[in-house]
Amino acid sequence: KHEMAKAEHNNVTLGMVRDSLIRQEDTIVYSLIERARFPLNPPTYDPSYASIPGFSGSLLEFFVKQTEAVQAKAGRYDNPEEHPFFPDNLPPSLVPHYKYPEVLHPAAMSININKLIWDMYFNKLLPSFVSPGDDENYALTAARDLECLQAISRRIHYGKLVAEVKFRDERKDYEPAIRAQDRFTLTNLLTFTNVEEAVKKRVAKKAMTFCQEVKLGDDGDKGKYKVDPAIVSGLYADWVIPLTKEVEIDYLLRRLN
Ligand SMILES: O=C(O)C(=O)C[C@]1(C(=O)O)C=C[C@@H](O)C=C1
Repeated sequence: KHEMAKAEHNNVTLGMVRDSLIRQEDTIVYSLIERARFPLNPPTYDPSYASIPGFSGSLLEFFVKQTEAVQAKAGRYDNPEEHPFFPDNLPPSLVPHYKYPEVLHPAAMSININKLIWDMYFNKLLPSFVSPGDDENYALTAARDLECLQAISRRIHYGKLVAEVKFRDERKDYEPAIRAQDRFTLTNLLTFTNVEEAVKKRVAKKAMTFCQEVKLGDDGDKGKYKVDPAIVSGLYADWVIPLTKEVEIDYLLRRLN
C-alpha cells in the first residue's frame, strides 16, 4: 500500500523516461563533437607528464578529481541522477539539501558502473573518434573528456529509473524473476528490440545532422562530418544500450531487498 502511494505520488511514466533519454542523445552527440575539436593529446593521460606537487596521476585524473570535489561541495551528487567517477573521499555538500523525490529503491545508491564507463571511453571510444596528434591544449582536453563521461554516465545510470518504472508497470511479471535472481528472464522482460533499433537509427541521424559542416551556398563538403555518425551509433549499439540494460538488471536484482 505504501509502495502504491509512492508510485502515484511520483507518477513517472515510461514515455517520460524515454523522452529524457532522447534529449540526452543530443547532449552526448554534442559533447563528442566538442571533444573532437582537439586531437588525442596523449600527455593529458600520461602520469609522468603532469608532475603536479602533492598529486600522483595524470592531468586528466587531477582535473576530474578536483572538479568532482567542487561539484560535490556544490551539491551535484545529492541528485540521484549524478554519479561521480571517483566516489571515494568526496567532500560533503556545503549547500542546503534539496529534497529530491524518492522515486528509486534505496539500493539504487549502491550502483555505480563508472569504472567500466571510464575504461570503455578511454580505451575504446576516444581513440576511435579523435585525430591522433598533440596541440598542447591539455586542460581543455581534460574538460571536454569529463563532459563526455558525465553525459554518457548520466544516460547509462538512467537505467535505474527506467527499471523502476517498468517494475511498477508490470510488477507481477518482474517479481518472480527477481526472487529467483534470474538475469535471463529479467533481460527478456526489459528488452524492447524495436525501441533499441529506433534509438540507434535516431542517434545516427542526429550525428549526421549535428556533425555536418553548415555552409551557405554550395554543398561542396557533403559527407564530411566532425564526428563519424557510424562511431556514434556504434557507441550506442556496443556500449550505451548494453550498459543501460546492465544497470537496469543490477537495479532490479536488488529491487525487493
Ligand atoms: O526504453 C527502454 O525501455 C529502455 O530500457 C532503454 C533501452 C536503451 O538503452 O535505449 C534499453 C533497453 C530496451 O531494450 C530499449 C531501450
